[in-house]
Amino acid sequence: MSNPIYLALDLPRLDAAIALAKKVKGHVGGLKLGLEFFCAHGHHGVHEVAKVGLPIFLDLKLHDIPNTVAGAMQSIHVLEPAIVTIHAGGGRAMMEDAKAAAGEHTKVVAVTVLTSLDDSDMAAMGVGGSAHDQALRLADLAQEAGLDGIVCSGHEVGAIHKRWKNGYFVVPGLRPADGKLGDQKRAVTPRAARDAGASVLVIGRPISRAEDPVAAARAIEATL
Ligand SMILES: O=c1ccn([C@@H]2O[C@H](COP(=O)(O)O)[C@@H](O)[C@H]2O)c(=O)[nH]1
Repeated sequence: MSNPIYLALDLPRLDAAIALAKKVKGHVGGLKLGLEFFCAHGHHGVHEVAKVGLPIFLDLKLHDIPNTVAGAMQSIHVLEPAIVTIHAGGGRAMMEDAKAAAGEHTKVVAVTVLTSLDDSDMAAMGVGGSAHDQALRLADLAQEAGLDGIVCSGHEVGAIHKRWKNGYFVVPGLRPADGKLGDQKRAVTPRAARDAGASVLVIGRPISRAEDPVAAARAIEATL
């Protein structure tokens, strides 16, 4: 089985991101480039990181009207990402148009409920029920829209997996048992997420901010 860990390269400097990717290359299965990276380095940065030789996950979390999101998907076609994120909250038509505009080899996955949100955030936003309920509702919508899968926390991936047998499930918000949560509110361990059915384990700060990133990546890999 291939390594399910995608390292989140949330670093402001391109040279530092590439150096980290090269260091941990043997212990991760792919590299995730998010908003911070893409806003700073754009297409050029993605091309440079792709030279490291691992699959690229563009975590852009696109969320706009269908026509605009489809246009953005077409604009990133040339980068040949393995995975791209959009927000399920953009609605069914937006998700359908995003998938139709994506490259043949790109998995389009929809963020359900960010792992930095919990039940009290749902109530504050006027969303009925728990974060778990909302994640399941949005996962159903993403499946109906014909997406490849969703992004959710390790708390709901098991329940979503039961309803969507061949879905592709990206799980961020992962922390080793003794890890610092930071802004993550629905965290689980990488092993728990994998056992519950995650296809991809997104891990950032537990590796990128570790004193020894290689040792941290190796230790996480050994738990899987
Ligand atoms: O719900 C979500 C969706 C995306 N993310 C992204 O994953 C990484 C997590 O980084 P850590 O440092 O391991 O917390 C980060 O790039 C987020 O943008 C998420 O955390 N939750």
